[in-house]
Amino acid sequence: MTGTADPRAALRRCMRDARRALDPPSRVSAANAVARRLLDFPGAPIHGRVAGYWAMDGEIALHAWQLGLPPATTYCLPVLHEDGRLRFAAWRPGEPLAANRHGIPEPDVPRELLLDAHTLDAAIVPLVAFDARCHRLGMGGGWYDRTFAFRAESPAPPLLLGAAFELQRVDTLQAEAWDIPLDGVCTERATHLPEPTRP
Ligand SMILES: Nc1nc2c(c(=O)[nH]1)N(C=O)[C@@H](CNc1ccc(C(=O)N[C@@H](CCC(=O)O)C(=O)O)cc1)CN2
Ligand SMILES: Nc1ncnc2c1ncn2[C@@H]1O[C@H](COP(=O)(O)OP(=O)(O)OP(=O)(O)O)[C@@H](O)[C@H]1O
Repeated sequence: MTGTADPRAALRRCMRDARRALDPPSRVSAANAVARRLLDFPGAPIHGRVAGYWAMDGEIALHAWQLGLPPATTYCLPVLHEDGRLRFAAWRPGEPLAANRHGIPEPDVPRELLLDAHTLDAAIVPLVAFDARCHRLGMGGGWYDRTFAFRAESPAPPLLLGAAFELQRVDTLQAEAWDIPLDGVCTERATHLPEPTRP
């Protein structure tokens, strides 16, 4: 459902506005703190493939995390795919990019270099809001839920970690059947682990 009557749409608007309104110095120091927390997260891979995202719309930036990654990891970016599930592609600064339909840069690679989500060791997941159980509200396309639906029945890898500003936290998001909870959410203030559901 979309439109003003949808509480998820209202929360999306409100959080996207709040996130865009943050001043640049707070943004930079928050991004550095989040990078440290993501790198220190228990079980964070020291080799293998790790997916980030190209920050847009006030999202917390991942450059500091990318620069701090262990040398044996391969940094990847998401690529929209026609089956509705994200693929991923290795990317290093300077390599070619092409804007997707939302204007977000993606690695400009031949199809045969696109990687399935199952081959990742960890993914940093962008989000608009998150709650105490580490459920997330995203941009509304369902991309991350469809892509990592297999994590509903199987443990990490890939480890799924949210990156956000603390102001994006809410007590409880209305859970949807398809929501895949994150293994943790790092903000400038804390590393949030999922709280067990109360009866
Ligand atoms: N940085 C980043 N990359 C990402 C995501 C994300 O949330 N953040 N996605 C997470 O799923 C996927 C892309 N999904 C998206 C869904 C909607 C819109 C969006 O901006 N919609 C506009 C209106 C339409 C448009 O301009 O295309 C809007 O809502 O204002 C962007 C990305 C994959 N890559
Ligand atoms: N596993 C799935 N299988 C089929 N459809 C799904 C699945 N997950 C999500 N969807 C569809 O995606 C739509 C959008 O979901 P939702 O509003 O939770 O997106 P989101 O998590 O906010 O977006 P995004 O992950 O792109 O940032 C839902 O209406 C649902 O129909």
